[in-house]
Amino acid sequence: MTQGRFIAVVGPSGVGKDSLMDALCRARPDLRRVRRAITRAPEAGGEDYEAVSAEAFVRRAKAGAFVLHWQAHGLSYGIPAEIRDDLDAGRDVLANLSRGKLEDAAAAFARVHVLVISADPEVLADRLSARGRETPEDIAARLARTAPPMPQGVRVTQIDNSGALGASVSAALAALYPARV
Ligand SMILES: Nc1ncnc2c1ncn2[C@@H]1O[C@H](COP(=O)(O)OP(=O)(O)O)[C@@H](O)[C@H]1O
Ligand SMILES: O=P(O)(O)OC[C@H]1O[C@H](OP(=O)(O)OP(=O)(O)O)[C@H](O)[C@@H]1O
Repeated sequence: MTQGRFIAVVGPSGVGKDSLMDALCRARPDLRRVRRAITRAPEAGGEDYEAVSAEAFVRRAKAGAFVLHWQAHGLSYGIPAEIRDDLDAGRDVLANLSRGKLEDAAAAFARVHVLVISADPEVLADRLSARGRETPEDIAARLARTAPPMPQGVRVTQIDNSGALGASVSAALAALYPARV
């Protein structure tokens, strides 16, 4: 059985990762979207995540419950180890990942495809303000984050999401599912 692909969606805050992932899952119901564990209040909105306390997160991380985990924006994020079952069964898995964890993802999974999402800086700032989840200080800190270089051995597709989301979705689908001739 060929392993499923670990499809990592990365890029700065507000660039449209979750919007793109929503659309990809609608277009491809066979994709497994990772439900992350996050130490964020349950009512914060946005993606469907499992809200966990900081104490529970540490306990679970120590017990090996996460295949990848990291900290950003004062929060902890974890990807449940159960996704290995999907990958082993040949199913593709879609995850919103920190750019800083790509190296670990490349080491952890046999097949990794990275969708690197970008947008013009002023577009990013406008989208984050309109989303309304973060304070202006939080937004500035998110936009100041930088990314380490891309690891070797992973497939990479760059997508500029400054324009219409539909165009980005089409580009992602074309890269992930090239038409057979
Ligand atoms: N191509 C796009 N055009 C216009 N608005 C977009 C586009 N992509 C995303 N957005 C909006 O920008 C905001 C941030 O998008 P989101 O998907 O939450 O980004 P991320 O997950 O990368 O932080 C949301 O309000 C979303 O509706
Ligand atoms: O190391 P970085 O590549 O900067 O990424 C840091 C974190 O930011 C995003 O989180 P989250 O989904 O909470 O934020 P966002 O919706 O604002 O992107 C991303 O999914 C990572 O968890």
